[in-house]
Amino acid sequence: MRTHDSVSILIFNSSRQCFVVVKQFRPAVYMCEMERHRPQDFQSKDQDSWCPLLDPLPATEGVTYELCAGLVDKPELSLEEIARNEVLEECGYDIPITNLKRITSYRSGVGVTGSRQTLFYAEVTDQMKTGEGGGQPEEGELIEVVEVPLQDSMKFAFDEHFPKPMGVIFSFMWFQSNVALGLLEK
Ligand SMILES: Nc1nc(=O)c2ncn([C@@H]3O[C@H](COP(=O)(O)OP(=O)(O)O[C@H]4O[C@H](CO)[C@@H](O)[C@H](O)[C@H]4O)[C@@H](O)[C@H]3O)c2[nH]1
Ligand SMILES: [Mg+2]
Repeated sequence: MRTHDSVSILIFNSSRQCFVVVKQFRPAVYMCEMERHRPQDFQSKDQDSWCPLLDPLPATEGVTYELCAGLVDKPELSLEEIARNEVLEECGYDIPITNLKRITSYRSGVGVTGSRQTLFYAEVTDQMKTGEGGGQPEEGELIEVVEVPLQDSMKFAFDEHFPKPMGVIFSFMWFQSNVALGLLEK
């Protein structure tokens, strides 16, 4: 499969000492959960009338906690500009480009897709909050902004009851070893 590259942003609100992440419904995650809970419904998949959603699980089964992120689908914009727009659209913070620190990039998948994701760090304050975020409903996005207190963040990262992609865990750990120690020294 060919997919776009992407950017993701670890957002830390220094006014409230919390990470800002997004909660989103992901159809692929939902369908994996459907098959896990109702394997019998997926056995007749060769039939024309196959419909796995006759006895659906609640939509919350497909909701994950994620970093703010976006596809690199505008060739005229830099990765930083795309990241800045995503932070505003999804989380409601208007940040200057200079607030974005590039952490690293990696392959967001290696089995089915091979696209690259570039991870940024952005420290924000309450004063930078100009909107509610929430993404673009007209493009099918339904995003809830969630704050994870710094003091609970490692517990959150490894709590399997909160489904999440690995970028959340990696970036929270990156913060612990690169930023949190500095905060304590202030
Ligand atoms: N958000 C996020 N956090 C991670 O920690 C995280 N870790 C990996 N990824 C991967 O990054 C890619 C890009 O992320 P998004 O799906 O958030 O990209 P957007 O441009 O915001 O939105 C697009 O997808 C939406 C939903 O499908 C549509 O509604 C939009 O129309 C459409 O533009 C995806 O491949 C996702 O697998 C994360 N993505
Ligand atoms: Mg997104």
